[in-house]
Amino acid sequence: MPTTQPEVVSHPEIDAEQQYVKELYARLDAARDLAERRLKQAISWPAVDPQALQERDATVRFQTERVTALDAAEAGLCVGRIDRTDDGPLYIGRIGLAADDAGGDPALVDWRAPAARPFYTATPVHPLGVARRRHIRTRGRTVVRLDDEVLTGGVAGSGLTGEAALMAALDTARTGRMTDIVRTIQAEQDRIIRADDRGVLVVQGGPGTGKTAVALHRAAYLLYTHRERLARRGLLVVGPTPTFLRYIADVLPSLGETGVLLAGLGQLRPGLDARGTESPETAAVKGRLEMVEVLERAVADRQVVPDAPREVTVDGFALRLRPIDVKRAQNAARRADRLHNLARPVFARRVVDLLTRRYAERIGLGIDGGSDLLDREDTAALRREVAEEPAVRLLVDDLWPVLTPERLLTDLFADPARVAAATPGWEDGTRALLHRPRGSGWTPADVPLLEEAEELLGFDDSAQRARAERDRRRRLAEAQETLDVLHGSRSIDLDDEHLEAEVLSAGDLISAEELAERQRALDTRTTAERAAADRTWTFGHVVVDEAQELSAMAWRLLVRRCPTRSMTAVGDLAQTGTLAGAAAWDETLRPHVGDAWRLEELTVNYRTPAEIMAVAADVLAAGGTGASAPRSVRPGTAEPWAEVTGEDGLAARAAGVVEEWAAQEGTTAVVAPAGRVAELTAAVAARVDGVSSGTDADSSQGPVVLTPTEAKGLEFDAVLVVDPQRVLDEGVRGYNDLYVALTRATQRLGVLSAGDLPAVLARLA
Ligand SMILES: Nc1ncnc2c1ncn2[C@@H]1O[C@H](COP(=O)(O)OP(=O)(O)OP(=O)(O)O)[C@@H](O)[C@H]1O
Repeated sequence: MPTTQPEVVSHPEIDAEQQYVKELYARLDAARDLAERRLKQAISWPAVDPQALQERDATVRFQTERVTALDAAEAGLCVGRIDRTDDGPLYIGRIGLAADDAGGDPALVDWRAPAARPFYTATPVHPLGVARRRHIRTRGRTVVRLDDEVLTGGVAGSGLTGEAALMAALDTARTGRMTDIVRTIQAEQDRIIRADDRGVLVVQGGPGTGKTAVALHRAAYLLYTHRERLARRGLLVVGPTPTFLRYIADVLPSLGETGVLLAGLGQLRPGLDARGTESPETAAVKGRLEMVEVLERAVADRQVVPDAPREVTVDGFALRLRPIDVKRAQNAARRADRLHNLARPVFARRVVDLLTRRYAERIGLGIDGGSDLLDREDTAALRREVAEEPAVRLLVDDLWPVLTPERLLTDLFADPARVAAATPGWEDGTRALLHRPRGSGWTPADVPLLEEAEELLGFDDSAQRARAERDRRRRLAEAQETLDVLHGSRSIDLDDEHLEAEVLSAGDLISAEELAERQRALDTRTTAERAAADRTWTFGHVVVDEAQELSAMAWRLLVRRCPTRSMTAVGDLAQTGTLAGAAAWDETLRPHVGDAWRLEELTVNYRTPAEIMAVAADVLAAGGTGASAPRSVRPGTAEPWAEVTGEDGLAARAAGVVEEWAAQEGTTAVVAPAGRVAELTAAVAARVDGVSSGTDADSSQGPVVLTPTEAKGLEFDAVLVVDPQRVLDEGVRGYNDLYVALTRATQRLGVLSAGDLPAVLARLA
């Protein structure tokens, strides 16, 4: 797909700016050279002890990040300047660069620094000491365009910051990957980006108001402002689908930030990528907060008291365990630990003790009291015999099994009786929604349940710890051996005893412990990588995109991963597609964070042209959410249209339209009800290359065919909505789905209808 290269637009000061920008790039090159040199130096540092090793590792990591950030600043290094009424000009850019005169202004101010703020927020009415704002556009290292705004007139303008630069950015054809907006952040967005990071900040805004862009720039801002804390604790960005995460994946790296973990809900359990599908109703039930109690009961249900005595045979003797014995052992275990797996050893010990006593009685000996007293050794031997008897192990496992979250949930969902026991008071129809055969794949809605189950079960890591200790001892033994060999191979020709004492051997310089410690592979993973692998990791800040889709259980999981509740949640209640999702922010958030949340709103739509937004606004009004459509910032260049094709001609016509659009610049999407995706994908693929659909859809490669759910958060230059009536009928919130579908377009919108056009689209008739 071709992309337009901006032409050089003449301006009297373009040469002067070119000279300044050239100097900035020279500084950037110098900074990069220095960072690379330091990195190389750090890599070759001799690390003589564990501490030096750790310091080296930290320096390597720091300098690597520095080189990455400097590399990322290359494209569009300088974004503009402000001319201050009582001072010289200040240049704003992707990173800060110092000037030669350390006492004066920097050569370039990082866009996130407080000094850069007026560049985004000064207006003719509130000029904030700025006489003129200039947007500088570059291609490579060449300045191609300057857009000036004089702010001294005091006359309110359009309310937009750098309107010309903004419009140029919005009219640019899309590539299928989201780009940063550092050059053209608007004042209402800037306020949110720089907002205090305490508590949950909810950003409500209609489609195209820049919620995703703002959320990502806020992440970059917070990393800049609270670098140390966030570098240590990490920052998590949660998005709705893998396609969406791919779409936004380049933004933070382009801002020089690579340490952020991006994850879908289905990926929030380390080691699991849950992509299974299920009915919206099932997902909704799994998302209810009541599931916490359901899981608690499901766990308690696995701690079994049998109705009748159970017998095990040890060495030919039948030993009896009565229900009351089990009950007592159970009570002792529950008192010892709240968590199922951690309490289990207590239960097992009690059972084994009891059976040992019975065993001793059976063979005619008493353990505690009685005439035929066993000594401690005998008792221990009997106990071992009982404990190691497979039948005893099976019995314990039956009465109090070791459970993984996966086992708990699989067993629960596969067994209607277990579901019934865990859901007292539920209707059978609701219970049936949870039933699922063994071996079905995990879905995103299962992830919060698995994580909750893990909280209830606890993880018995004694085996893991034992393994770690064995490893440590092995390393120690190997290190000792190495030192012994070195010691043994010292020169034996030294006659002079005195001289021999002067020669230091390896063992004199380093102990076996130190050597062993040195051999331990250092953890060189980034914070994001470590966080991704550790389910107990708590983040310094969490950004949630399309937050309206999250269920109560998903919020519970996220709040657990961010106990400080420093979160940014961006979303639109008018786009909620799931049954479990939000209808009101207060109702959704209060159970998890109480009052510790606040609301900000975005009101201007930067994506969808006014003509298309007018069509979408009718659908929004009909949907009855009460939300108002955001105001479009620009008029369109093409009128939206609709066509009634009849059932037979639908797919062929869709393919024809896409073929025509695909020949033009920019990205193309077909948005259709789920039942039509396969047919449409095949029809379009027969005419155009690079077509993709579903979770692997990638509009940077060619046209995509998506459901409204899959299209959420994405945008395309041209959008063809197919069969709007079915979108309305099939979605659990059909109007919201159609609203989402229509608002994905940045330039062109077409609608193909099999039957009559839905009344709500009358504007297109
Ligand atoms: N200040 C800006 N300058 C340039 N482009 C912007 C600006 N704000 C938003 N945009 C662009 O507008 C488009 C829509 O932004 P974004 O996807 O963040 O909106 P959204 O509110 O998340 O939409 P949705 O609710 O549909 O997911 C993107 O292409 C984004 O880059």
